Amino acid sequence: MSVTLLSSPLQGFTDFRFRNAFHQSFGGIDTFYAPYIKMNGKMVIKNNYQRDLNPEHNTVPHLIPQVMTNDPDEFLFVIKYIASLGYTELNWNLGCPYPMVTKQGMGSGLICNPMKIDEVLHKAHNESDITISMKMRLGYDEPSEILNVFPILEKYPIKNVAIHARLGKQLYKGGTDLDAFQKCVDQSPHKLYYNGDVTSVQAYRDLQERFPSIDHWMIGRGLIADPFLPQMIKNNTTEYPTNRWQIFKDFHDTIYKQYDEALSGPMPIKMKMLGFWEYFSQSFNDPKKVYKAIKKNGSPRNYVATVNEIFAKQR
Ligand SMILES: Cc1cc2nc3c(=O)[nH]c(=O)nc-3n(C[C@H](O)[C@H](O)[C@H](O)COP(=O)(O)O)c2cc1C
Repeated sequence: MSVTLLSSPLQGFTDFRFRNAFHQSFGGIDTFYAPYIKMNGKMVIKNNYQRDLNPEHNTVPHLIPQVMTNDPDEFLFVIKYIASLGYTELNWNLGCPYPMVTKQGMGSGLICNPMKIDEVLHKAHNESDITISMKMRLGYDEPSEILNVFPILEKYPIKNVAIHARLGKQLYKGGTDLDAFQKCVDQSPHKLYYNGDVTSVQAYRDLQERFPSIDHWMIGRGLIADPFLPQMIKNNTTEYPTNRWQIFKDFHDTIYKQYDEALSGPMPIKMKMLGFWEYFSQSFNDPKKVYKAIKKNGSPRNYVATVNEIFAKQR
């Protein structure tokens, strides 16, 4: 079976600079999702979202924008905006677990409200011809929540439903609920994509064996922690390329240079790269030691020297 791999969006990580460099250095991803657009009550698309979605900034073969809202007018506003840029699909985020989002009835806090979901989808389908796809958790409190949404989704030509097999209340803690995902497979007539903890080739193989009908897999954190993962899944191998560390370092240097140019002052670039190293460090022999070495760096010059040393030790 041919498999399609999708880069699951991570706000603060998988922007256009990351996506372009990732595609260039590692490949293996068929479709990238941009992190969500959130409007905060104003009909304005903020500059950083505009920059991220600008087709001139994006060199990946397939990019899908995402929105997080529970407001039919905002949803339509974003549809018109992304359509004006030439995009034909909008992904709807019903997965975000953070209380400041869910308490407003957005992200995974919207899954328990099928009527609101219906309202948004009704307006979007009535007033535009954009393709809509969903990204959901199983629910906020209970895995049965998503099952109550399926009959609503059936009313619309939803392209697919990507499911992160956790509850909103779990945040990112605890395991995925594969039995609940199986219930979704059994009960949804929609095309389902699997998402959650695909962190190794073996994890992927186990999931593929358990869910043989799934042929679209979304990878989020695993792809930052081990950027070779998608191409290794595609090539059905657990072998890394012989020049693994050179490729990884070139990728690191590419994004570091771009973020360093884009962010002003030493603190923002330090925090940006530290965020990446929380994941990157997992590819190295002693992740804690690697992360600590990066964290204790004061100046950009020290940072570069430490990174060079970390990679040199791997060769
Ligand atoms: C820091 C961070 C930011 C995220 N941002 C988004 C986002 O913008 N849109 C979205 O749909 N999911 C977002 N997610 C969720 C991931 O896309 C993904 O669904 C989740 O991490 C589970 O998949 P994984 O185990 O492969 O990482 C984010 C997750 C993290 C940890």
